[in-house]
Amino acid sequence: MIKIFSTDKVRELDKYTIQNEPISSIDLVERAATVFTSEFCRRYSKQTRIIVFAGQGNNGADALAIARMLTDAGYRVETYLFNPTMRLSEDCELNKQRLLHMEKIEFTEVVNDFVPPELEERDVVIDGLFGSGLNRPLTGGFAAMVRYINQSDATVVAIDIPSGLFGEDNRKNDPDSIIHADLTLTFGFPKLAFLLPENAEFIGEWKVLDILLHPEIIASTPTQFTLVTEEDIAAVFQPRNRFAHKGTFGHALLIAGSHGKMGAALLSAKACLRSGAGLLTVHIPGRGEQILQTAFPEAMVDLDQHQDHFSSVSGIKAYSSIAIGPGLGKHPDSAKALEQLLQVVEKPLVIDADALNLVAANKDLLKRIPPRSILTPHPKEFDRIAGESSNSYERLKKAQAFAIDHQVCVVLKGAYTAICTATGNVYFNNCGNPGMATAGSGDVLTGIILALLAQGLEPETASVAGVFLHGTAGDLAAVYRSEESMIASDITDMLGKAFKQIK
Ligand SMILES: NC(=O)C1=CN([C@@H]2O[C@H](COP(=O)(O)OP(=O)(O)OC[C@H]3O[C@@H](n4cnc5c(N)ncnc54)[C@H](O)[C@@H]3O)[C@@H](O)[C@H]2O)[C@@H](O)CC1
Ligand SMILES: [K+]
Repeated sequence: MIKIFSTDKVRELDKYTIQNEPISSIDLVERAATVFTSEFCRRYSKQTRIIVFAGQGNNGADALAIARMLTDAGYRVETYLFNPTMRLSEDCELNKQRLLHMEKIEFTEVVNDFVPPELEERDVVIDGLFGSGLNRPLTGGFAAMVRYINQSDATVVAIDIPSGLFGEDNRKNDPDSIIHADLTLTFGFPKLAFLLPENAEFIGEWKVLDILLHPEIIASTPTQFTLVTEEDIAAVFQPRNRFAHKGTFGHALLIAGSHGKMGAALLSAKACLRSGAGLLTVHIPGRGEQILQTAFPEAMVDLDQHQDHFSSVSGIKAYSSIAIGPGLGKHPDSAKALEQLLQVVEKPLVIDADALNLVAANKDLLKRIPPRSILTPHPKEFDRIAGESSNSYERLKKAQAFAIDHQVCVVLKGAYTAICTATGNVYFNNCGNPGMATAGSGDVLTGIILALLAQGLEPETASVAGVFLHGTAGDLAAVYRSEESMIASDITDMLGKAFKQIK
């Protein structure tokens, strides 16, 4: 797991490292600038004209140190230090002196009026105006400078975080006063803001650079937010016992499909068996029998009394895990049948798609959802259940609170799907691609999670691992098919390779 700390926490980690490594603050800045410079040199040639904009704090200190190191490395660098209040942080002042001691530098300290340099498409701007010390949206001259940079065609590389962006909550921020970076090279840990879709235009590509903060304090400092890695998931999948039989891997029940939406049931069912469930029964409306039996002989079928939609289900105690929702439709009979199911079911359920919409239409059902059930909404479905949000930060906070209040697991789907658990933890998934934003992709995910639950994984683990498998298979499908051309069943087709890659 990669921990995601708030900017306040990172400041404490910096401080602890300075005191206990020990290392002086100026040397920590030097370390940060060194890793930034080496990453920068790998990406941009020495022919590039570089314009560094530094602010008055330690983000500016980094920028001045980077300007010095790039000059040393043979780059042509023009540096502008903005110092309107004539007050620099200690490290910034020291780095200014170090830079001034160099030969052949182009350095301008801006106190009052300022004629900005012409910026061209082939230039690279290094943004070191503000970092994690930002405490209010940018205004005045700084905002004007940000707009000037944004209007140019130059490539922008941000130090630590694009200037003007807060690490977490940007609800009250002014989007016009935030740097639009092409690349953000951040120190130590990803920031929560990087994972939220509304910030993508500011952050561009991002990469974490290790500045060797103290390992003990990193390990002992708690955080609710983490980024899942392949190693975490590899540890989840144990080798199968040689004497295993199909009963060992559970019997899953999928309640899905309605007239015109049988495909969803098929997609989900196939993903479930491809993810290792021992047995799968699909409960579908009568009319779907032939379609399912023909297309997918490995699954067993339990027919609903109704020809076209879900109206009742019985015998649920026999199953190790149950999912409901893909292609279910919203017929009033189905709403009643869902209510009845919730009255009798004791195990955690996977609730997806139309089943979520039925819950949204009758919020009393929320109280009946068994503890540790898994809800897999996309943002719109979540809004229907929990109310509108002004941006995805607000939605994430709501999902986190919702998971705690209702003691469920919310899998909030998106580019970085967030798995919010009943204990308040949020696990972000970092794989997958935009090609997966295609019809039926969610049905596949539901099938995967259902299978992992059937095999005995805890709901939280099944959710985290299921989302990772889905993303990994999606990435493999995109390599084979392209993001444009891939369809949901391609994701299922790649599940085998995804398992192999992870294990
Ligand atoms: N030793 C350390 O603490 C390290 C810090 N590092 C760098 O230092 C940065 C944080 O430095 P600082 O805490 O000095 O903060 P910044 O450099 O982000 O900001 C400087 C100061 O600007 C002022 N300010 C905030 N918002 C403003 C606004 N809207 N308009 C005008 N002024 C405003 C504040 O007084 C703030 O302290 C990180 O982002 C990172 O780049 C890295 O070098 C790693 C080590
Ligand atoms: K910055």
